[in-house]
Amino acid sequence: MQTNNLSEMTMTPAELARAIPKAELHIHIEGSLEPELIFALAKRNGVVLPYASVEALRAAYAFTDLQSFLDIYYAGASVLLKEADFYDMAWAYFERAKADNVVHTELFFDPQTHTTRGVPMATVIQGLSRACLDAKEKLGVSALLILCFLRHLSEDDAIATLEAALPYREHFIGVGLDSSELGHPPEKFERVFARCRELGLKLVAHAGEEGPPEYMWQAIDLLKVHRIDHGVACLQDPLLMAELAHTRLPLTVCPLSNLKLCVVNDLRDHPLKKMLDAGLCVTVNSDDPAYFGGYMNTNFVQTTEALGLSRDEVITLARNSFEAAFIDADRRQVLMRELGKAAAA
Ligand code: HPA
Ligand SMILES: [Zn+2]
Repeated sequence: MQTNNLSEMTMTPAELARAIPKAELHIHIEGSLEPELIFALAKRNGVVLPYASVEALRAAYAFTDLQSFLDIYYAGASVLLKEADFYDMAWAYFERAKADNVVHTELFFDPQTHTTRGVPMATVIQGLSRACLDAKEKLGVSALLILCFLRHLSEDDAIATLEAALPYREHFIGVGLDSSELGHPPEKFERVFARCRELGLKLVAHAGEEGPPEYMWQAIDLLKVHRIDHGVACLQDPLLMAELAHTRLPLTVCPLSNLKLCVVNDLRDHPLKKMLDAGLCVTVNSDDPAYFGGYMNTNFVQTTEALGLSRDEVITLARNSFEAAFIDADRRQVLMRELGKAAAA
């Protein structure tokens, strides 16, 4: 018993980061498609890929910015045709989440990426939803879905997508905004977000990843979001920092994504610690783990080591993830208590 306590007392911040329960709130499920699964699904569905092998595909993962990634990400998603494909993709992610002590997760999905290829909305949502139910039942991981609108498409397209998804309203908790940020500010989607708010949906939007702080203000003031995805541009705007510290509007930060898409040049320069120091409700997430070099624990461990985060800071990140999650008070209390126990060990 004593030996156990002693060994746990010496756990480094990075080891603690691996061990504690946490929530993942920024994961594009299409970005969890590993090259091996892309090739397996291509074979199953008779889809011809523009890459000769898993290795050739992986070798193409050298991104210079968000758009260079998105082009490959949308090509990878072209193998998803049947309900079982969406189920298998999500299930593979849930198994990895479980291994990283992720106890709750909120998955983004991009219906327009699939419906424009002729895949019915029902196929997408039912496949993902079934995997979410199994994640809870078989792995004990609670999972919610967030439907994202592609911001490079029109607002009318987003409205049509929302209408097509409404028969499956009980399967998703909220809506988000993703894809190419620059040139597609949040204000472009004010009407569709107002409609979603009336419907009682939770609202999130990518802002301040490559775009300016002004896009974050628009997400807050015009879209009235409950969380901002990325948001690292807030460092450029002291007023925005003060607002975020005051309201504790959560930011779902993705350190390895920022590194791979050249938002930061070195993980040691990542603003996450400055955001924590300023009292913001920041969380750590993987974004597109199959493309950016790691799932939750890889993000936690590499960031903890690069920024020299303390045990307390690591615990704060996990606590923030439960504070920011779209879960009811009872579930939040259970998860906070589990975290407290793991942190005290
Ligand atoms: O990091 C991202 N940013 C914007 N859109 C996305 N779609 C998948 N990943 C991303
Ligand atoms: Zn994202």
